[in-house]
Amino acid sequence: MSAPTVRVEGVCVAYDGEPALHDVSFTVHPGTLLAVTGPSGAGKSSLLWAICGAQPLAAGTVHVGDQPVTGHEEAVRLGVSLVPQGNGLATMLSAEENVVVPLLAAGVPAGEAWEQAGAALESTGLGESGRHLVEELSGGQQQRVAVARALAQRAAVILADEPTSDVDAGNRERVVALLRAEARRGAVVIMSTHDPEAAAASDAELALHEGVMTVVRAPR
Ligand SMILES: Nc1ncnc2c1ncn2[C@@H]1O[C@H](COP(=O)(O)OP(=O)(O)OP(=O)(O)O)[C@@H](O)[C@H]1O
Repeated sequence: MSAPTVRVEGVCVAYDGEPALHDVSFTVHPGTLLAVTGPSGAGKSSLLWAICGAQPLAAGTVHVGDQPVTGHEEAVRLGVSLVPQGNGLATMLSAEENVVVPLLAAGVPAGEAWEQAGAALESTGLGESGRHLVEELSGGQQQRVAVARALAQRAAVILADEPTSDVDAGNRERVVALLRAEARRGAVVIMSTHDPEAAAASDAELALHEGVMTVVRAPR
């Protein structure tokens, strides 16, 4: 698979005129797991939402390959998948239904979609829990279902917003290893995190502080 490069150039985000991101620029090539770190309120979620076209920009541009991201639908069409903070799952559906629905919506044939969903849940250690309703799962298990949903989509660009905040130590390593594996298969993976170990396991690190970005380890 050949995923596109993600280019963020001069991105500013503001809420009611209050700046949350100031002139953020970086480029991430396929095959890279990039960590975005910084304290609570630093702008990490705002950056991921801006990249996936779900947050209007006050200034700047985001390109996936040579295509500008003009909105969320366009970002999805370009292969961008977001694992939102708080997981964004449908609690009244089972874990496997949550994973399979976006695949069916994307036109993957049913047999293949269920197979991909099962394999993705298995890889996150939730093979036994596929039939459980999401509301019956723990917060950490729900977070892993959200990761499985992104993995199953085999997205070109995966944006994971604090994907290990609720999971225990063993599963934290598993989730980071899975995201690394996605990068190794050629995806661009951008993960926001408070976890120094997850950041250390990444190929590159950018830090945000009050919306201003500094390069800790530059993406290659
Ligand atoms: N919908 C919103 N309306 C108004 N202000 C917002 C909104 N979303 C975020 N903000 C503000 O923008 C700033 C950055 O928030 P953001 O959620 O991007 O930070 P974060 O680094 O992801 O924080 P956390 O680690 O707590 O998730 C904060 O000051 C926050 O209060």
